Amino acid sequence: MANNVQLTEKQSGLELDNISKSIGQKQLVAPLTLSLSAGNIIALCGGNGAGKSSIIRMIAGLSEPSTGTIALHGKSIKEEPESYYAALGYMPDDYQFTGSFTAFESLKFWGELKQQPMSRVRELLELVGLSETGRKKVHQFSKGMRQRLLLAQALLSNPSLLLLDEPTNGLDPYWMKRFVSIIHEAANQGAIVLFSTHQLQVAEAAADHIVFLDQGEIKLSASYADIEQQYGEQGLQTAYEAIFWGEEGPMRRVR
Ligand SMILES: Nc1ncnc2c1ncn2[C@@H]1O[C@H](COP(=O)(O)OP(=O)(O)OP(=O)(O)O)[C@@H](O)[C@H]1O
Repeated sequence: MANNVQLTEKQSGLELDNISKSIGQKQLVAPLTLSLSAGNIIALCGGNGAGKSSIIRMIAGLSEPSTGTIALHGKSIKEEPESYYAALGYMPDDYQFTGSFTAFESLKFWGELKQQPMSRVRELLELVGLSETGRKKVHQFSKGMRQRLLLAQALLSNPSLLLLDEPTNGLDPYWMKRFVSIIHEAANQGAIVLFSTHQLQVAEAAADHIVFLDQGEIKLSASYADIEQQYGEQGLQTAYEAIFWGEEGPMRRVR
């Protein structure tokens, strides 16, 4: 299947045109064309090393594509980086908290960088359930608490593109469900949301479009409704098993 996802007519939104990533002889991401507009929620799924983070890091501007271009609302990441980054909210999957800050101090720091009022900082701490953590330092937080703080950070400036790398890693069932409502709310307000996950139930509950990746190539790209129609009630799990655990699937290759 060609690495080509077009959810809507070309219009203002996120436009990835033929982006790929190679390091030396190794191709991390095959040429990918993707067009998303306001309100779309897309989940990238795939096994370890499938290329999810590599794609997200290119869109976040942390890794330069080997080919192709990236633009958000017509602003190219290369030519108009300031406008591009101003519209972006990014949650990395491997953020190392340093220093000795509380949740409030961390979010206040990021809020100042993004020129956000204190009211926004407090509102987001409340949204992710961290407003009562007081003097507790972030390095003493559980994984799930750190994830919630990073999500709040990504939401600070009401971004029109929300890029989340493994956002529900470490979240308990309550916060997993809250995560789904939080990103639905962001999409309802006009954000494009693109996230990666290993948790198929989160992809199913949160996304309106699912992409399965293997070795940087799209193996399946469809709405959840279409996947369910093709693969039945356990649509996503069945599709995943058929594609990744089938005779030729990557899970077999690893074994
Ligand atoms: N800096 C790098 N140099 C060389 N290869 C890299 C580099 N970063 C990632 N890779 C390789 O690129 C491939 C895709 O990695 P990536 O982190 O994008 O996968 P992923 O789908 O996010 O995996 P996971 O689910 O394990 O987080 C892997 O084979 C990985 O080893």
